[in-house]
Amino acid sequence: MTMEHGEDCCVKVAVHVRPLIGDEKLQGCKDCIAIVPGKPQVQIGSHSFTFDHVYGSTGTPSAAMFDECVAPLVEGLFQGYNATVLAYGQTGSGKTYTMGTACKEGSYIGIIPRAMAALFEKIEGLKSQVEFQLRVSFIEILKEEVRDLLDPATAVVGKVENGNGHAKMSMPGKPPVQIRESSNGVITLAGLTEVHVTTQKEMTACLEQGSLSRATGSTNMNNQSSRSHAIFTITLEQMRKTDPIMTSDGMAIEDFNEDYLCAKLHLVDLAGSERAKRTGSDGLRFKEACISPADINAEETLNTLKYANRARNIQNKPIVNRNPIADEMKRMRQQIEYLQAELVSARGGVGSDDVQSLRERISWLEQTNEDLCRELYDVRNRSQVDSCEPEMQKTLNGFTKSEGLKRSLQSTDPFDVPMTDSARGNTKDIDEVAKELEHTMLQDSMDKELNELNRRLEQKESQMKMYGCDTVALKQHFGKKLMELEEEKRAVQQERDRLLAEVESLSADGHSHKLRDAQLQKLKSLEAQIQDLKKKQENQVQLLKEKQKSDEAAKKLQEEIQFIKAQKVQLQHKIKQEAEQFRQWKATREKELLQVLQRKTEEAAMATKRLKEILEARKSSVRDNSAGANGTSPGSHMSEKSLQKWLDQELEVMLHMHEVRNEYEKQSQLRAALGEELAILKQEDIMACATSPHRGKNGNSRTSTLSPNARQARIASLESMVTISSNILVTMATQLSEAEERERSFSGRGRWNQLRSMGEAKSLLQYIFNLAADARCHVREKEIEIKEMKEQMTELVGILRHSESRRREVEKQLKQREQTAAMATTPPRSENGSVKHCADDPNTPLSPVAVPAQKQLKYSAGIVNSPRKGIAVFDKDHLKMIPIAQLSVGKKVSISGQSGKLWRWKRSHHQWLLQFKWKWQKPWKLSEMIRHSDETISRARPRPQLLPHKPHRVM
Ligand SMILES: Nc1ncnc2c1ncn2[C@@H]1O[C@H](COP(=O)(O)OP(=O)(O)OP(=O)(O)O)[C@@H](O)[C@H]1O
Repeated sequence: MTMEHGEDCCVKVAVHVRPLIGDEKLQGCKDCIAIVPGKPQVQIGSHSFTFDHVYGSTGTPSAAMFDECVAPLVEGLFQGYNATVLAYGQTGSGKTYTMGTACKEGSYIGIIPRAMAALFEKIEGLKSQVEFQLRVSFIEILKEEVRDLLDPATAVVGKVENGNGHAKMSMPGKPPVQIRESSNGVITLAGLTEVHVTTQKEMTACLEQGSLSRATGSTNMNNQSSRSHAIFTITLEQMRKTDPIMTSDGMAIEDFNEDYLCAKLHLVDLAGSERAKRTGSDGLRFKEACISPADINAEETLNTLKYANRARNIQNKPIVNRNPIADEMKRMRQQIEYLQAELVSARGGVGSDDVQSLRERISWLEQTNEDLCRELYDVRNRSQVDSCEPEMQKTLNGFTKSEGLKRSLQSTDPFDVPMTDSARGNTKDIDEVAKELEHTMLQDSMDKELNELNRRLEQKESQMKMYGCDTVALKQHFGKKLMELEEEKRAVQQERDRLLAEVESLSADGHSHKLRDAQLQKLKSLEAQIQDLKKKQENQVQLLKEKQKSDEAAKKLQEEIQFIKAQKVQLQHKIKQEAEQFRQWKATREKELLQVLQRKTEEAAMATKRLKEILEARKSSVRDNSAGANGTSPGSHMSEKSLQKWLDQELEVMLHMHEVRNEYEKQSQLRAALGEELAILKQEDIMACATSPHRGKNGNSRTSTLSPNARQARIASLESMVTISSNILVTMATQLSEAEERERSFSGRGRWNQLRSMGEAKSLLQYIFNLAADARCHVREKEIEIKEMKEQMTELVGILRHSESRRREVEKQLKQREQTAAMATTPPRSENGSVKHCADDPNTPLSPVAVPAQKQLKYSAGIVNSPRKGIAVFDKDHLKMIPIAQLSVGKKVSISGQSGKLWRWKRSHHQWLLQFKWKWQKPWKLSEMIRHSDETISRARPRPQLLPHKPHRVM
């Protein structure tokens, strides 16, 4: 950028839109910046801004930024023009990245390193004609202090980071750099280190050294956030040799042939603009406004763009920085030249007196010049004091000023647990927690059951193996064996019968006698053989019987195995069914949750619309007023009523702003939670695709509660929610920014321009006083209400605790009684002879028949929603506890209308309620608990002013 001396020029503004970065992508952020093709125009929501340049995103590539914006400034240095490049934007928007302040070896080459390269390249080309001197300084402005980042002491000691990310230097003897203002308004930094450099390498080393000493910390948006403003200043001094001036006697005047220029390039990397809202940094030459394209940063981005847009209107008057002495020298040099010319012409006809006086004047000028040269020499050799230019001074003033007021309209409702928490799972609804717990427990117990079945099956099957041989073959074998034995027996018996017949036919002579004996002997052995065979046969029959028995046992075992297998199949089916039901339930819940989120978004949209409408209405009413004032009745006074109406409307704007600000905060959280869940689901999806889901021993996947289809569906609905949320965030940011802009225009006394007389002011003041008094009284009432409710809550918690311990006690007693009853042969008789068991007595607290079975646990607005007598609610108007049953229908309706708050209360106490849910599973216990609580409440808070008691059936 070349500037002519004295010519006014505006601050040039370039916008650098960085791409979405890792974290933002993870959160599913959307790009909410649009760039008009071919134009340096940025659009966000309904706003459109035009700058000098727009880089990144779909604008000109970032690589061109240096060439177009900064290279001309470097060029200007050689002509003696100072320049400042300033990176402005919210934390994490890319200021440090763009400037290259935290320059590291091999990192993206930012503006500073590029400026250095360009500078040295130019010096290289000129060094034969010009003498250059280069100095650099690097300061950091942290809060109100200026720290010297190139101070050798600093470099040695290093930085100590404290808890909130701010670094403090431990330099015992070294005071921080002092900011001084000279009488002519020039700011100087006393004691600042300026390092003389001769090469690019030396300059880069200075940048690196200073960057290391810079205070950084982490913010939500940036892990390595610069917590301070950093200013890297390059001072370029040039000494040009000009043609020597010759004296009248032909001698060259040495000191008159030098032209001295000194220029500075300030490269500023500001801390996040959300901490330095008003830098007052006018008088700048160049400004880079870094912005994040992410929808979650829409509001800051919009503010940055607005601020940058205003900066374009700042006018500068660039001047060439010659040393004043050098300037004077130049002026004198011109004068000498002029005088010499005069002299020459005088010699041709001017009188000797004139010549003499001119000679005197020349010698006087020469003398003065000599003195000035000496002074210049001294000044040049003073190296430790740095002077900053007026433009720099303004910047510094702006930076060191304390931050402006933060958003004053933020409020927190202690009861208002944001919906997003539920999305994060921090404060899930009690039913959801209970249901999930139930599901987990059920699945675990079924798993255990299945494992037990598996174990039994294994056992039975190994038993079965023992019967494992072929029973039919065995049977055949036994049958065959038996037949063989029978056959053998029959043959032996036939042999025996034949022998018997032979024995009987033999005569009784001596020879026959011998034969008969032999036959008889043989017969005997045959008999023994027959007996033996019979025994064997019996054994075989016995074995066969045993075999039949074992066959029966095996059959039974087989049946058992079949039964276990059937049970296992059934259980697996049940597990699957339960898991499926749970998935469906969860999907429904998620859908409901999405609907709630959608409703929240719609609410936010409504609030924004209201704000928009009221802002527009205010705009047109201002126009009407001014038209009225300029029209028929100039200066006409507003009536008291219309003034009050005007004030009410102004307050209404504030209220809507407050509402939108609240909704904006909630929506941002919601958006973050949605993004977070989306990221998790996407991650799960990737993992599920990469590896088959982990299946348990029983074939059930436990890695995720969502089936792939359900996950896909949820991802799709989350994505659409993110888009909706993203759009509404941008719209809200737009409206908020507009409303804040309007507020800014009213800062100071602007708002009260409507008032024309003291009378009007007084009347309005009275009205304001009344409003303030009413508001205070209301606040006091609310405080009392809160106090009373807190007391009631403490009391109820006490009652519940007491009931709880009593329940345990009664359960214990019941157990003991059951044991005694089981041991006794006959049940104990009462005096009138009837059998009386405590559990059958409807008057005993634990009787299962005392309460009808339909008494199920239900939650609704309030502690317990039973329509029973004595269930107390808080009467909002009178701050009393009144039994629900005693309220009129209208009252009941109005109480149910308060469900929101109590619901939130319930949510915030879900852990506590959860315990009770499990204990309330048995209806009679619930009934007992309710009755006990009711009695205690009525005992604890006797209220004569309660509504007339109506008789109630105890349920
Ligand atoms: N043009 C870009 N391209 C890619 N990544 C970028 C770009 N600009 C910034 N980033 C990345 O964004 C993150 C934040 O950038 P940077 O530290 O420069 O922000 P900053 O505005 O200086 O923040 P702070 O005010 O908190 O110091 C860094 O991780 C950085 O690498």
